[in-house]
Amino acid sequence: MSLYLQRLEEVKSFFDNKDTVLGYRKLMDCAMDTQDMDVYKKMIALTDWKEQHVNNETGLISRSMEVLSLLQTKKVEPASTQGPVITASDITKTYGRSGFQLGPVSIDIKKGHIYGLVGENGNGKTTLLRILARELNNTSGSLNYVFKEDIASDYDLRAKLVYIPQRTATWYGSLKDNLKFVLSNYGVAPEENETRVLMMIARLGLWNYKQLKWSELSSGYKMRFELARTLLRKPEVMLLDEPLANLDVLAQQVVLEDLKSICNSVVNPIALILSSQQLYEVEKVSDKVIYLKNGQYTDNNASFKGETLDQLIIEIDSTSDREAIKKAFENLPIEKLVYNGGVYLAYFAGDTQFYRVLYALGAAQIEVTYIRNISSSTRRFFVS
Ligand SMILES: Nc1ncnc2c1ncn2[C@@H]1O[C@H](COP(=O)(O)OP(=O)(O)OP(=O)(O)O)[C@@H](O)[C@H]1O
Repeated sequence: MSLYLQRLEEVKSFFDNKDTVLGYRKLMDCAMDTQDMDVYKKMIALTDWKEQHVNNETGLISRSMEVLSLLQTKKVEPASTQGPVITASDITKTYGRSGFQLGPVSIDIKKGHIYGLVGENGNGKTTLLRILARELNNTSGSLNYVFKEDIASDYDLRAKLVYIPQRTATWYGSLKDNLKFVLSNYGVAPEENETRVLMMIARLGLWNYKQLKWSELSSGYKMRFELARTLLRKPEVMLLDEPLANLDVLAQQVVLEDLKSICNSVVNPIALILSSQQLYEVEKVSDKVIYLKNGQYTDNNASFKGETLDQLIIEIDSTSDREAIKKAFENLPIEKLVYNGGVYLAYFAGDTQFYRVLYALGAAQIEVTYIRNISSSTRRFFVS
């Protein structure tokens, strides 16, 4: 079965399970993959209907199924995601004034993949993003880009390789007019322009905001607008600096899921690199996590600061005291129990199973408010 047909099956299963919100977003992704303006128009009309009948889930499901049947008649050829779009080899950057040094960083960036760039403040995340985006020159090392088509001008490059900074510029006029302006710059005819823009507005959850101005949008919606503007130009690489910074926890998850889904497009897969302080949320969606500390880079799968990878590391928030927790673990191969001010970190020999830790805590009736296995999370670098 083709990748596109698999995606349609997934959409059906979301609707079958009444997971309508997510199903609808995935339906829009499949519709966008057709690049067919008639399909777009059907999806736009359905979105308009949906916004006017917010409580009619049954009606939405049956109408979505009609669009799904139409999508099943379309043929969508997958784009190749073989080979990296960026190859960075031993990239370094030294700032004369502050003396900060980044790297060396070597990494292959592939389309359809999400890369989470994490690290404490001032560790070089923005610097690395700007180097990869060709906004800043590296001091040494090499960068190689392989785009779908040859890049003729700097304007072309800026469409394919997009960097969205933390703070974006003010714009004037309505959200929709600003998006239409993007496509008119590419000479897209008025009717198609309107259709493509409305489809993008629908996909990014901006339907009820399309007539609003910059000053009338919250920071989260400004970010969504920037994403819409960028996506209309069919980028191959998107570099986002702290896109989650102004979003509440729920909105962070929605934006990340949307980004993941959009970047996994069958016809236009995108390589996405995003920096964030929201470690847990980013790790959940990333294919690879890049952790920077004092400009030094480590792959999450590699060991760091001499740690051994064959350890079970558990983060525990508990109101019980250290002696009680220690006693609970007396029959387990615990190596150390550290209190870092907020939480306990328990390090066990690598062959210890997490369920045994849970069992020991339960048997000793330890009060646990939070527990997480961080053995393979970059969280272990932050808390230690
Ligand atoms: N133009 C510059 N000249 C000199 N030093 C700089 C310059 N830009 C950044 N730095 C220094 O480089 C280091 C890394 O900065 P960078 O902004 O890349 O970090 P970051 O991880 O993105 O930080 P944050 O999470 O706070 O945004 C910092 O110590 C900063 O002071």
